[in-house]
This record gives sequence, structure tokens and C-alpha cells, in this order.
Amino acid sequence: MNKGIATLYAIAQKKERILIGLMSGTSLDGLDIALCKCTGNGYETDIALLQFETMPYENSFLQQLQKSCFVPNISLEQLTLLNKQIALEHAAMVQQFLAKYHINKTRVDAIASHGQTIYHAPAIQHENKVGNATLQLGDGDIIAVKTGMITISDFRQKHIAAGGAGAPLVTYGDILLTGHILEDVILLNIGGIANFTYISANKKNITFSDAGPGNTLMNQWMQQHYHQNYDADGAVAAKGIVNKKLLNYWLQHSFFAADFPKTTGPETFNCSFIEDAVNALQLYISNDDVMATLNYLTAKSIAIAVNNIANQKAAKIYVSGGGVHNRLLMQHLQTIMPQHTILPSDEIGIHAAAKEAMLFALLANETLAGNPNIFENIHTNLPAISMGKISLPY
Ligand SMILES: Nc1ncnc2c1ncn2[C@@H]1O[C@H](COP(=O)(O)OP(=O)(O)OP(=O)(O)O)[C@@H](O)[C@H]1O
Ligand SMILES: CC(=O)N[C@H]1[C@@H]2OC[C@@H](O2)[C@@H](O)[C@@H]1O[C@H](C)C(=O)O
Repeated sequence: MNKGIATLYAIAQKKERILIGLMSGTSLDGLDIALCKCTGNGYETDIALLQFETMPYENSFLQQLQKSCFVPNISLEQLTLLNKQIALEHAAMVQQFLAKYHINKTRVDAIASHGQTIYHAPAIQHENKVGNATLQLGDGDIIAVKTGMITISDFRQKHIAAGGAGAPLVTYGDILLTGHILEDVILLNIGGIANFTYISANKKNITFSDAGPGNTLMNQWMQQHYHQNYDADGAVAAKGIVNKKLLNYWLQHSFFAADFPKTTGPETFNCSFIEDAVNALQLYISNDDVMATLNYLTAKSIAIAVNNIANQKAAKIYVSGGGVHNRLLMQHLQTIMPQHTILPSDEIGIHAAAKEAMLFALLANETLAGNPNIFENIHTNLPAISMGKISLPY
């Protein structure tokens, strides 16, 4: 038997697996690295976070990503080079992480790598008959060979092949991690894009979707007009005044009226989205007021999504993702949705910053040792599949 297959077979049979989950999200703030211990699989999974860090990208690499991701055109040469470069950067960051925390790589069973979304093209965003499509870069073979670890990567293509939109995938993890919760819950992640999973107390009703912009619009406005990556605590937005005309114009965007589940990205929610409205309304508006309005739009569009979840009334909302640190955004959410108690996801044991990186460890754990049938009949739009491509290091 091939040595790699034999190792894989042994890992799949273990009671406990040590997996490194990697996520580089739409905010491009760095690589989230979560060292996880996964015990069991399926509904019996127990996942413990052993170590976590968001390793920031070096400035020139960050600028390259900002120029290349979510834009309609880059050259084939750039695309090809970036696929390798992202993998090399991520592999090096994993090695730095292991060295920093004195973790011997022989302890790690596999890496679960999301890669970097370079372009997300759900069917609602284009007219090509191919339908839902998405592309994540950072080749798994390169990560496997450079780190010497089995690498599972490129999770979204199977979802698309099986009829999904490639995102959000977090619902699989949300379902596995909330089996013990005996009340209605909404798990809301506010990363670059905001997404949610609603799970009823009896686990029979599940709704999931992207909600719309998370931090992405606010971040892009901050980068363009204030030369800062994000609006810390929502302080800039707090200085401005919400412009109702602008808010209502933005809320007319067809994404907000589309049915669940839907997915989107910065390909749609970007500076043109912001500026086109300002120009169409012929507004003379300060940058602070635009920030105030973007912050409110983010909260309002999440609230619209939550209100559209059928059959839920006052489910508690557990928030993860960097948006949880935006104080003004969290205040707006609570003011617009007074009937919901809004809490950080840490309250139910889900690490707010590490959640997405842990998700890919969980998905890899299922691919290695689980049975995709457990997701059958949960929801017509949730394919019962195992995801990710397996790369052997030798
Ligand atoms: N103190 C803070 N105040 C305001 N916003 C913050 C703060 N800390 C983090 N953020 C926001 O959170 C963002 C990072 O969030 P997160 O790491 O969840 O994004 P991501 O990994 O790109 O997510 P996704 O994959 O869901 O798009 C930052 O870009 C910033 O906008
Ligand atoms: C295509 C893509 O990278 N989508 C991300 C992004 O970031 C948040 C939101 O948009 C979410 O749908 C998704 O990631 C998480 C991990 C998901 O698939 O659930």
C-alpha cells in the first residue's frame, strides 16, 4: 500500500485527531490558524481548541491580495503565481506557528486548508448558465509537501458539484456543535460577509444563508478614506450621522430581497456599491457620515435577514467573527432587534475568532472519519457530502 494512503487509513481510524484548521477570509486580515483536537465524528464530535492565532500578512503580500481578490480581471499569470504564493505563505505561517508554540509536527495528523477566495460567483451574481461557482487559491499539494503534513483543501467545490452555492459551509459545523443546546439559536458570523444558521430547539427547522456585508464595506471605506484597515470599535462611524436616503437606496439592492440560502462577497459589496449610490443620489456627504451609514446598513441588513427566518421569534443570537468587536455595530444590532438577546458565541463555547478555522478542521475530520449520510434530510439545500481534496506530502 502507498505509505501516504496507509497513514491516511491509520488517521481515519484514530479516536482522536489533531488537526490544524486554516482560514483566510474576505477581510484579508491574515491567516487564522486553529490547532484542534477532534474526538469522534458526526454528532459525537468533540472539538477542543488547543491553540489559536491570526497571523497577519506582511504588507506587500497583503497589498497584492487586496489588488487581486474579488476583482473581475487579473492576468492568468498573476492567478497562477498567486495560487502557488498563497500556498507557500500559508505553509510558512503554519511552520512559524508550530515553532512559536513548540508543537512538534509529528503530533499533527493533518492540515485543513480553506485557502483564499479569489472570486466567488454565485448564480445570482452572473448570467452564465454554469450557475454557482467559486475559486479558492493556495494549492493543497504545495502546502502538503512544504509542511510534510497531509493536507485537505479546496472544500467548496464538492458543495457546488452537489448543488450548493459553495457557501456558507459553516452550517455543517453549527449543526455538529449545537446538538446539546435545547433552545432556538441563531449563530451569526460577522466576518467580511455576515452569515447565519438558525437551528430550532427540536433541530427540525434549519435556515442558513449569507446575510450581506459584514465588515467588508466598512473596511473598504476605512482603507480608501482613512488609510486604516478597519474602524476600531466603530469609533469613526460613531462620529457621523446616518443618512436615511443613502441607507434606503443601498437596501434596495436585489441581494437583500433574494430568498435563502444565498451567498455573496466583496465582488458585489465594494466601494463601487457605496459610491454609485452617493453619485446617484447626488449627495454631498462627509466620509464620517458614510461610515455611520455603512455601520447602520450592516446591522440593518443582518436584522432584515434574521426577521425573514420563518418560524423563529426571539431566538438568542450568538455572534462570532471580528464584527463582534465593533461596539457600535453590536449596539445597532441590539437596538434594531430588541426581542433578541445578542451574545458573543463564546457564551456557548464557540471561540468567536477561531470559529471559521475550526470549521475547516471539523469538515476535514468528517472527511477523514465521518459519514456524510448524517446530513441527509436536514435541509433540501444542504448537500450530504464530505468535502475537501486530500494531498499527500510525499
Ligand atoms: N476592535 C475592532 N473593532 C471593529 N472591528 C473589528 C475589530 N476587530 C476586528 N474587527 C473587524 O473584524 C474583521 C476581521 O474579522 P474576521 O477575522 O472574522 O474576518 P474574516 O476571517 O475575513 O471573515 P470571513 O471569512 O467571514 O469573511 C476586521 O477586518 C475588522 O473589520
Ligand atoms: C466564498 C467565501 O469565501 N465565503 C466566505 C465569506 O466569509 C463569510 C461568508 O463569506 C461565508 O459564506 C464564507 O465563509 C464561511 C467560512 C462559510 O462558508 O461558512
